[in-house]
Amino acid sequence: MDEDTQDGRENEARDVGTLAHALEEKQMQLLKERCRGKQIYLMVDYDGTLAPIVQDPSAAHISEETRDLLRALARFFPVAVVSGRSLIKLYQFVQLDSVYYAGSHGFEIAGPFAFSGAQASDAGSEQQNGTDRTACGGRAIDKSRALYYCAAEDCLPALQKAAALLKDSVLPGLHMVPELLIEDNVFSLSVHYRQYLGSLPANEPSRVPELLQAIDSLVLSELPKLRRAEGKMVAEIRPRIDWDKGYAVEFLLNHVATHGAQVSAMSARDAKTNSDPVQCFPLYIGDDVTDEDAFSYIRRTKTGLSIVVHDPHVDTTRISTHADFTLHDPKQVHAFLERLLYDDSFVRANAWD
Ligand SMILES: O=P(O)(O)OC[C@H]1O[C@H](O[C@H]2O[C@H](CO)[C@@H](O)[C@H](O)[C@H]2O)[C@H](O)[C@@H](O)[C@@H]1O
Repeated sequence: MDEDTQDGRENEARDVGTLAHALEEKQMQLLKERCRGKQIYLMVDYDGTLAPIVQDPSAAHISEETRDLLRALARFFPVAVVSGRSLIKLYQFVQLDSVYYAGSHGFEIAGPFAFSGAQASDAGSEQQNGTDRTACGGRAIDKSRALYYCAAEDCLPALQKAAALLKDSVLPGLHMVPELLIEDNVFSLSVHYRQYLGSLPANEPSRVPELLQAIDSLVLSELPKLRRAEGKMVAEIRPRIDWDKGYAVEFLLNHVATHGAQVSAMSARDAKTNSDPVQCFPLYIGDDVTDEDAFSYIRRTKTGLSIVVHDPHVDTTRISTHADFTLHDPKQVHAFLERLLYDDSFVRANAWD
């Protein structure tokens, strides 16, 4: 929280050794005061925030209860899921039509009901390696009806080349192929080393620095349009452009401010768009380094509040954050979302109708 606001005292009182205040009762009251009279725009990261961190990235599911909560919240507030996962994968994990999605760290954004309209064949499909990257389960994003934005379209060929180089040059050169995992997130590539580190004998030095070096020299040196970033036991290759989760948050807020937000009852047919100009209060929750861009945007613009999901007893590497408050794990996030839904003062103060 900014020091020059009336709530600046909160910042000064941060405990030594913690990054931001735990979100307890006092902070909940502060949140209520800050968002009163504004429209909450709930924005949540996926891995490590909604879904617990697991060894196998394809097994990071959310519970039915969390899905129900998001669905219910999306009837009152605009809700966005902002993730490093590709747009399609994110939709497949979350399985909700009524929320906004920002995939590949915000490089590809889709509005509510983006996937629920046209069939893949009607929608002018975009082929990537023989599959349509904007289609899911036979349905494609209908860009004429739903919000769709891509910030890095022209980087796609470079990303595809990077995927091939990783597979054909980097991994074979390192002789640890079985433990390393490449995840294609369309507008970013994730090279996971969690399983490799997990199976590394205690007395053996890590070869991760070698992996990073190989990515730089064998992939990125060939492809100036791309750069490398770090995540949780993952190296991420992504477009070298000024765009990140912070820009995605700004984009989503601007969209709602100018077009109104689509908030749904149950289906696209029943969804209503509030087209009145809206002053949104972004409430962003995330756990990863990439979420810091979103925290930082919110802090800089003084538009809302942000929450970092972090347990200082479990992760001692994070030493600072731009977030205002802390929750320790996805279970606490779930409890916080329940509170948002069931505490009348949030819902009544913020509901569209
Ligand atoms: O922005 P996010 O939704 O947090 O996505 C960031 C990356 O999350 C995933 O990787 C992380 O979670 C995995 C599953 O728990 C874990 O195995 C991995 O070690 C973590 O880094 C995802 O697989 C990546 O593609 C995302 O970029």
